Amino acid sequence: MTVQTTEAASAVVFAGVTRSYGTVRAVDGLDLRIDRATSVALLGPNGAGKSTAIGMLLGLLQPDSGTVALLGTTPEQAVRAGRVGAMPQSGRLIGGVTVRELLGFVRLAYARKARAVGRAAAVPALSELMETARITELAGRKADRLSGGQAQRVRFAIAMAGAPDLVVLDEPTTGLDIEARRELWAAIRGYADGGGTVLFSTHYLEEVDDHADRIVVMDRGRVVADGTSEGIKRRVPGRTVSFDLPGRAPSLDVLPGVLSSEVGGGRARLHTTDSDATVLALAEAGLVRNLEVTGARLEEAFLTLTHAHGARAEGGSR
Ligand SMILES: Nc1ncnc2c1ncn2[C@@H]1O[C@H](COP(=O)(O)OP(=O)(O)OP(=O)(O)O)[C@@H](O)[C@H]1O
Repeated sequence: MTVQTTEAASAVVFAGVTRSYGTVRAVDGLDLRIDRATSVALLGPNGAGKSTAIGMLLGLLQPDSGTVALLGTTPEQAVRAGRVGAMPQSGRLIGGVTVRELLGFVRLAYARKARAVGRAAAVPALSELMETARITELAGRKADRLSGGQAQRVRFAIAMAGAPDLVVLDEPTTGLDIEARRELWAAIRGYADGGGTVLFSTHYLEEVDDHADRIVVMDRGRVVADGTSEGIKRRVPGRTVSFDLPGRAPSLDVLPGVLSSEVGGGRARLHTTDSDATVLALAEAGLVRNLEVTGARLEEAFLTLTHAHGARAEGGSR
């Protein structure tokens, strides 16, 4: 594959990439460029083509047409040189060895690779690696006897072992409790803040708000939205007006601008296309206690932009 010089500045470039499985077109003319030192969330409903795109990015799958460039070279070369760290969604950690032994082994393998391509100096010391992944206190523990969150941080350390320029994290926090998610994100942020490039997928949209500089939403093999969280939310028309509603609910759906309403826990939430008119009518009715007007949440934007309407969206409320 010929890689253009302009592509060298980008971490990832998909150009007109298509990949089918039989008659299913999983990725359909994907064009996507990701700059270095950014943190990008890849979202999409089930079957949108995210895993297929990531598979091509990591050189595990070949496109039927189009090109994929990774760190200015081919995916295969970038991966072979240890410049990409990938964290699979699951997979058991090897048993019978300590975390230190496991990481030491992985680091050594990466150091050999790195020496072969003249970047041995980049490979971090074992202690530094464990510190980055926040697992120093786990060094002496058996790798197969860790909690889900601890094991995930060890997997992150494995992904970091070759001092990658890019890490690809496929649903890194699925199944972890809030504390474990926070710890893992602190580790990921440490890497990103040091100039690393992160591409991640997730089921938790609040993580996207907190940790992504940019969001790419895929649907049916294509990019359907691309921008900041704020920008994507703005694409969804309408606002939510909420206020305290003690007692019986009056008919809120007939208020000007209101598309739908829900009442629960002593509070009413109105989805409206004209928040000014709705608020005015509420004021006339004396319903303004703790009144708040907010834009669409990322989840609503996601549902509107993809074909996941009605179905449970990735990024639902689990
Ligand atoms: N090995 C395969 N054989 C046949 N079809 C496949 C294969 N892998 C994926 N597909 C199909 O390709 C499409 C895209 O799947 P892909 O796994 O890339 O989507 P995804 O966005 O990662 O979905 P999910 O969020 O469910 O993991 C889907 O229609 C899927 O059924």
